[in-house]
Amino acid sequence: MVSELFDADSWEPVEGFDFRDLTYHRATEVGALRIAFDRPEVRNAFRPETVDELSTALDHAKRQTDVGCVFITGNGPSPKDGGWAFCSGGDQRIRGEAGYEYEDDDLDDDTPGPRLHILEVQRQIRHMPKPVVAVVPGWAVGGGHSLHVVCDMTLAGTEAKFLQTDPDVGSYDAGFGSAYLAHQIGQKKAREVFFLGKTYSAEEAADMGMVNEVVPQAELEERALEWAEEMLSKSPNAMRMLKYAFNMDTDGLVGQQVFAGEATRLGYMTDEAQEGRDAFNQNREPDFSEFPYYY
Ligand SMILES: CC(C)(COP(=O)(O)OP(=O)(O)OC[C@H]1O[C@@H](n2cnc3c(N)ncnc32)[C@H](O)[C@@H]1OP(=O)(O)O)[C@@H](O)C(=O)NCCC(=O)NCCSC(=O)CCC(=O)c1ccccc1C(=O)O
Repeated sequence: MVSELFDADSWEPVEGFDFRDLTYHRATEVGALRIAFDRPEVRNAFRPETVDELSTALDHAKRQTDVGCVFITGNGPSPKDGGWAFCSGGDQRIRGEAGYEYEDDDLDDDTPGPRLHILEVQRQIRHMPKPVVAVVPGWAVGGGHSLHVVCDMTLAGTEAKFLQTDPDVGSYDAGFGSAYLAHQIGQKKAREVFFLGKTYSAEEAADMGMVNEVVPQAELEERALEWAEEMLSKSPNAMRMLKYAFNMDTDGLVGQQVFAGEATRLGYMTDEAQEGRDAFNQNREPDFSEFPYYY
């Protein structure tokens, strides 16, 4: 069993991956991918190997031109106590002096030192050219909370709980996890999330503006697929440009660069831009006279 909330008829495994800490599936009826943390016994905490796998899956997801949305979720429940989690952040048991450490038995000359590369994954989510949805069945805590914050939308089951423990364990996501959260729920509330470390129910998180919708726990993944169908019915170019437009003001010049790159791609697709290319390749002056100055 992948997860108690997982409908095996709606998904098939993505071939070519042998993940240890994740499961990775493609929907059978709609162009959606499901990436799930698969360490329910530790509330889906991530270790460096988990983050490597997540990064690999997200990179693959980005390249699937027939896929219009990506879900990140957590499998469950815990076989130990029945608890549910989206993700409880960095695995504190293998945290070293300068980051999270690979298991000893993985160590060889090529094994990098301690990592904090969940932040690279956050950027992958941010730059994914299609919506990434956090599908939250339980705890979203610490770096797991930050992951749901950086996702484009959050769908929560009634058992979802949201909590920031970063300062309890001497960590601080001073980027998207905090500053971008403040864009979502306002400065006072975002500071409360970190400074008071309260636990918020799914409904409270929705009222605060960091969860889009709360659904009965048993319907969580079914509802996610309904979202996928809705999103896949829309124009891929429009969805991508809108995502990057939403990102742009909070991503600064990098946001402008990403949006501009996509604008350039659309420009390249025009006869006008192709006339410029053809003229160069044919060693002649370009003739743009037939192309209007749109207003
Ligand atoms: C998640 C809890 C609130 C759940 O509480 P509860 O339901 O009562 O269950 P427990 O009995 O506590 O837990 C069950 C079981 O799981 C183990 N466990 C849970 N979380 C972790 C974890 N993060 N690491 C390791 N193990 C975990 C727990 O020990 C139990 O094990 P048993 O053997 O069964 O006893 C609660 O568990 C909790 O508060 N967990 C800790 C949450 C936490 O503090 N997470 C780390 C925050 S810091 C972080 O994530 C940094 C991430 C990062 O890399 C980063 C780096 C640089 C900048 C930014 C970031 C960033 O934040 O992204």
